[in-house]
Amino acid sequence: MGNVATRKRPGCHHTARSDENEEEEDGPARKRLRIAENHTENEYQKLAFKSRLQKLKNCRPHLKRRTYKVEEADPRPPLPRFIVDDYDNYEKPETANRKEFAIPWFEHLFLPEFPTRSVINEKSFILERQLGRGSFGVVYCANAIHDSERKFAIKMQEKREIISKRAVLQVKREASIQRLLPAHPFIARTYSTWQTRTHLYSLLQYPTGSTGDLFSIWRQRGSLSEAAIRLIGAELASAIDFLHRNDVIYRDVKLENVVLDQWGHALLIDFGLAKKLKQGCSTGTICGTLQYMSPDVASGHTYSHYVDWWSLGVLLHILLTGIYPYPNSEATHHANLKFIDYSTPIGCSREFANLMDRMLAVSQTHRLCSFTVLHAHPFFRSINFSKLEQKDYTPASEIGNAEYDTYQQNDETLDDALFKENYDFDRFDYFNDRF
Ligand SMILES: Nc1ncnc2c1ncn2[C@@H]1O[C@H](COP(=O)(O)OP(=O)(O)OP(=O)(O)O)[C@@H](O)[C@H]1O
Repeated sequence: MGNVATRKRPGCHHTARSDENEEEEDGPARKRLRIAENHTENEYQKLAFKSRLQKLKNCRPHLKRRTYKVEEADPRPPLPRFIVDDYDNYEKPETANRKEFAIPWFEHLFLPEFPTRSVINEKSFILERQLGRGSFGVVYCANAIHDSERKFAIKMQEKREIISKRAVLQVKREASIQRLLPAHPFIARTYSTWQTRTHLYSLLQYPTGSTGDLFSIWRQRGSLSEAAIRLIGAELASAIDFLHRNDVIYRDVKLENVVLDQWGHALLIDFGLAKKLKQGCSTGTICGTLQYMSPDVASGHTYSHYVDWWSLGVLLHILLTGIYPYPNSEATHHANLKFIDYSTPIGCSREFANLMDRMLAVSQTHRLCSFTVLHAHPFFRSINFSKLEQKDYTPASEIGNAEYDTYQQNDETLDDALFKENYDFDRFDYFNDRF
């Protein structure tokens, strides 16, 4: 038999092989190929495979051809469907051409804002004490296991509660807004979020040596001095302006959502009602805390970022006088809110009185609706906002030096409604983009 050049066929994994063997093994296939010469390489392989299989069956008839799926034998653990931490695109996940894996729906529901596998998790901390309670769970002060000096706030929310209150979109939005926000000295940072089968976790900035939230401080100490209010008000104004410049409307400025550190610096927490809203755009959801709600929100018409300045006005008014500017203690629904019977605070400086008149004016034409105007207002004239953001001032030294005594601070004069919690979210449509 003469030498025949061996041609290695593409896709064939055999290495050195004698021509005879090849002839013998693929004989029938070659014959058929000769008949139909325009067969493709692929068909050639198929025929060769069939012929080999036939031969095998002849010697071992009990063998049957088995289908083999690569996916079945893949030993790697399944990956989440969306790219974890891809917060920019979370609203339009790219699923096309991606393998879908079975993730329990109660985990999938909170992806990607709350990843299921996270390097930082609840085992990395020792819970120290409870800081407060929210609608869906508890907030704890915690120490990092590997750095006992560092304290954090850990918000632990129950998935069951969130789902039953139809607030899935709300908590996801809160997490994504907070995580995407650049750092600001007066806004609590969210360092990480993750989930277990039953709970959602958020690792938050804890104000050093925290003295609690502004509501508790105000209840303990009564009215603050104008100097303290000026500093705290300026810090909050800086935080609100920062949010607006980053296309976020906050919608829940109130005493309970401000915590103070040991130097009295404010830290804005709880982004539960915040929403991404481009400057110049408006939204229409009626939400917030009744007593802090601006007439624009309560009216049911569309509104924009400026409603946060109204709520800040209410907060500053309470800090000084201990009462709400508009007596709405009986209101249980936004439709019952009345914006009448406002009177300018007495016994305070003219600047503060004027600031209140401007921030709490029902007519938008007279109302202070921007940071630029607030910044230039005589009440804040002495504040250098660059220094303020460097934390050059110390509000703590001013807290407790109240000189405002027109209103006697006792439990009876405290407006009952101050103890009423968040507004009933009956008109929220969490699964609708309107929120
Ligand atoms: N970063 C923090 N540092 C210190 N205390 C905090 C922090 N975050 C929350 N708290 C405390 O926990 C309480 C509840 O927190 P938070 O308001 O964020 O929870 P929530 O579930 O969003 O509540 P809500 O029902 O008001 O939406 C706060 O009033 C505050 O006292």
